Amino acid sequence: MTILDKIIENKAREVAERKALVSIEELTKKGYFAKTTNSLKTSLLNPASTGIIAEFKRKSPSKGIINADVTVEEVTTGYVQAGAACLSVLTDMDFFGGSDEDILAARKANPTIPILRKDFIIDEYQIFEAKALGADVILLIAANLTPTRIYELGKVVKDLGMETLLEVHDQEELDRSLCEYIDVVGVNNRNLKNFAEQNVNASLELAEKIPSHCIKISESCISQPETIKQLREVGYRGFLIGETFMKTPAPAETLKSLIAQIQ
Ligand SMILES: O=C(O)c1ccccc1NCC(=O)[C@H](O)[C@H](O)COP(=O)(O)O
Repeated sequence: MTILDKIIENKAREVAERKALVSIEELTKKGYFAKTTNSLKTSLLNPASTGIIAEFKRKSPSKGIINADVTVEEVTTGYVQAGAACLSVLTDMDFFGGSDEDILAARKANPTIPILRKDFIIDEYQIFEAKALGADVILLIAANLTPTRIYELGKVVKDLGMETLLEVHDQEELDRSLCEYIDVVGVNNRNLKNFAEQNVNASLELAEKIPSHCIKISESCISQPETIKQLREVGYRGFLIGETFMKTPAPAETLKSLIAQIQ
């Protein structure tokens, strides 16, 4: 069983428990459900955008504890001031130490920036939850979803006025998963089966294979300004980065310094 299989098995249990507590009908009346979407696409298409999707991540299966000493408010407001194009907030508790409260706090502190709910989406219910929590963008991971599920979940995202980031690792996942409901395509450089990769070869290899009308982002294992420049040259407009920032005592300062080196 891979770590992704374990996360998904756990997630199915978690979602069933959540559904039993709060109905979809109730979710539609909660929190930020009526908020209009802050578009990731618009943010990334702005020629002045840094393209950095800055992630708040306390721990991960590949690295264990990354940072337990910072608050979501201080980090995310710092990311926005430094020039992030979007925030990514982990809401998975068991494997990443995140929570619903994290995304609510990030939204309250940063009303206008797009926010990605970073979680393992397997059920429509989680998309309604994400909307109520103030998220704008939903991640759909091709490695654990069939093409039919990506289509169905993508339609719910669109119907709720949000945007879908499709995550792929290789051409096979890309070819079987693209559909009309995908707004942004992300190539994850991290091999979720063995965590072996610490480079962006997957993004470089797939760059030409992603249809030119799709906005492309590169995810994970990015730390150097030269890497971002290289990815930009092959057409990537967005760069999802967590650990590089979060492993430092002042994540927003680390983002600020990176941005200064890519402009
Ligand atoms: O980060 C992990 O260890 C991980 C393990 C299993 C599934 C997903 C995982 N990460 C989720 C992510 O997509 C990353 O947090 C994100 O792309 C940022 O990556 P990084 O900059 O390398 O922290």
